[in-house]
Amino acid sequence: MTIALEVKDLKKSFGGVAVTQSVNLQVMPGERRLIIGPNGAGKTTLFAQITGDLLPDSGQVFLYGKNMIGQPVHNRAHLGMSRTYQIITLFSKDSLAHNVVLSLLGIHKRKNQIFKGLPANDPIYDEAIELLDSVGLKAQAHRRVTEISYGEQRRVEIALALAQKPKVLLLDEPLAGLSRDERVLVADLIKSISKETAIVMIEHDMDVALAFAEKILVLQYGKVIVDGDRDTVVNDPKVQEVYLGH
Ligand SMILES: Nc1ncnc2c1ncn2[C@@H]1O[C@H](COP(=O)(O)OP(=O)(O)OP(=O)(O)O)[C@@H](O)[C@H]1O
Repeated sequence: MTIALEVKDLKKSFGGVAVTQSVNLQVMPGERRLIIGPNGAGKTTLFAQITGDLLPDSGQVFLYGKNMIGQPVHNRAHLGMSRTYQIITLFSKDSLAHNVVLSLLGIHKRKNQIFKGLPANDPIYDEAIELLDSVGLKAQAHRRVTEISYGEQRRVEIALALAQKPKVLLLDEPLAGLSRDERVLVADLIKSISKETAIVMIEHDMDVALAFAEKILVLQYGKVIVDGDRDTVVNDPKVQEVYLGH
């Protein structure tokens, strides 16, 4: 089977400090993969190199066998790689529907229309409303981002990522800053995403994260210290020592 996402020997340093040290990762189609590690372990930096937000010093990233190095972020999105950010990145003064439309247009043949304006009855709005419905926000579609809760904003972000029909979706701490109730809603939403999409998630909420993941990669100081199934990782003495504090 073709590997959905493959990272080979990825390396990155900032000012002489190695924050990604020969990282290898293989994610199969439809897989649910978790990345954990203490603060500063290099999780977000790894994501940024996978999506093209940051150039690695060396190493390779493949999406369904196609080399991504040298491909800008928007090309990677076109080829099927979407991400959400640790800090929410929505157009806050726009409506939810408009945010989703922009994301849809980003992968659309008509993407130049972002600059030309769209008629209010354009069918792309129906598509946006459908996507908002899939994250439970249809009723809020015409409200501004600033008028909805933080948890709802997280759900809009997931709708934006899904608008790109990704083969691989990278979620950077999707539950961070959410209340207990919101966490349940967003975790359920993530669980409901179709298996046509492989998901790689960075998450600190261990209860949710362990329930979600089939395989877990543990990073420390930019190095992979364990990569395996839930039991292997939870029972690994290195993980217990450095991450779980046992
Ligand atoms: N642009 C940058 N310039 C210099 N150092 C950076 C830069 N980005 C990240 N770092 C450093 O790289 C290391 C890894 O950071 P990163 O944000 O990837 O860790 P993380 O595992 O995602 O942490 P957290 O769980 O706190 O989000 C940290 O020491 C951070 O200070």
